[in-house]
Amino acid sequence: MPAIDIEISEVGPRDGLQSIRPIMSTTAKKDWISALAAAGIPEIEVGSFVPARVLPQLADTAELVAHASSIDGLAVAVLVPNLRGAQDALAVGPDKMTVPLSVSETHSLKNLRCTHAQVLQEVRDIRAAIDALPAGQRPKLEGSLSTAFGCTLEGEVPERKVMEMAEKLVAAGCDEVGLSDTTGFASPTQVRDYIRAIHRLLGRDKLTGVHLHNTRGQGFANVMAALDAGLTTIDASMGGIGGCPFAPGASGNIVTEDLVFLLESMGLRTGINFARLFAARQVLAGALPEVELYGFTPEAGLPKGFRPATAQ
Ligand SMILES: CC(C)(COP(=O)([O-])OP(=O)([O-])OC[C@H]1O[C@@H](n2cnc3c(N)ncnc32)[C@H](O)[C@@H]1OP(=O)([O-])[O-])[C@@H](O)C(=O)NCCC(=O)NCCSC(=O)C[C@@](C)(O)CC(=O)[O-]
Repeated sequence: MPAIDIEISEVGPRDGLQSIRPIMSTTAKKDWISALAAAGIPEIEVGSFVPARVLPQLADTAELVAHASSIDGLAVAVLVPNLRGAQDALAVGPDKMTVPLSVSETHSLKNLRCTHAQVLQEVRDIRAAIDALPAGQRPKLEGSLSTAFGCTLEGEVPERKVMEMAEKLVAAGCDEVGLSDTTGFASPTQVRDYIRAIHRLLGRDKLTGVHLHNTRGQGFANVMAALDAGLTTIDASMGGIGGCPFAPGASGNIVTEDLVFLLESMGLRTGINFARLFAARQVLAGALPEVELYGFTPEAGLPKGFRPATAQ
């Protein structure tokens, strides 16, 4: 495993595919996950444990966890909306489980059909289920603070509410919280200030990652703010696909390929090989020809003479 300065968590197989009508075959997903791992992506969120009637695109998540877990050195992440989903996940043993708690309660009700109090109870129950496992088999539990920077349903989301929910998620048993800009409202100042505030409130180890959408073109400015505030994990999606189907106006994540270029051009090692990353994009494009993939770097190519920080 090469040394890494910033860890990219690829969320395309979960966040990317949940918002797309065509269903990618399980075989194609496995090929894509293998290609992403071969490129050096250290963590992949491979799917969600939600009912197939809600998101049929992700119905094969258990099989994908098994496949991804067989890849040496790859951290396997999944989304779980509740205890029932977590129990299904624990049966196949991912390395990380993320529970989305939307700070906008209106969105929470639309997304999970749960109030804040209900989501927090699910988190407590999930914590107990994890702690019942032998040490060494316990996945990391993350609480994702969705709509932390604003919500298309509620509008402004007060900062004090974000802090309150961060505190409650950790008290309920999350190892970490993550900040998520579900509908692309965040500004770089807000990103930097919220990260610093959570670090002051809970400690730096309780927030290491951010999940950004590029809906209003602020995605990479917000990455810079997150790096400035000391975060070391950034979520991104290959081809920029993604968006929460239960948040009106939500659109794609920041593009993995452009994020790797940004970081590597600043001398920050991601451990990722560009040729293999572009090959993984071809696997995705080949499997979903009808889906538009975004990304400036794959279009323009690497600059002549470009020397990435990661040895290629
Ligand atoms: C939470 C529920 C399940 C509630 O859905 P519900 O219908 O209220 O569930 P329920 O508790 O009433 O149960 C109804 C039936 O579903 C079953 N059930 C209950 N839970 C599960 C489960 N996990 N897996 C499989 N089955 C399940 C349960 O056992 C029961 O079965 P029955 O007794 O009728 O046979 C539903 O609302 C749901 O799946 N929501 C998930 C929505 C989602 O995936 N949204 C996108 C992800 S969040 C996001 O994108 C934001 C994020 C994370 O990316 C960050 C960002 O960008 O900000």
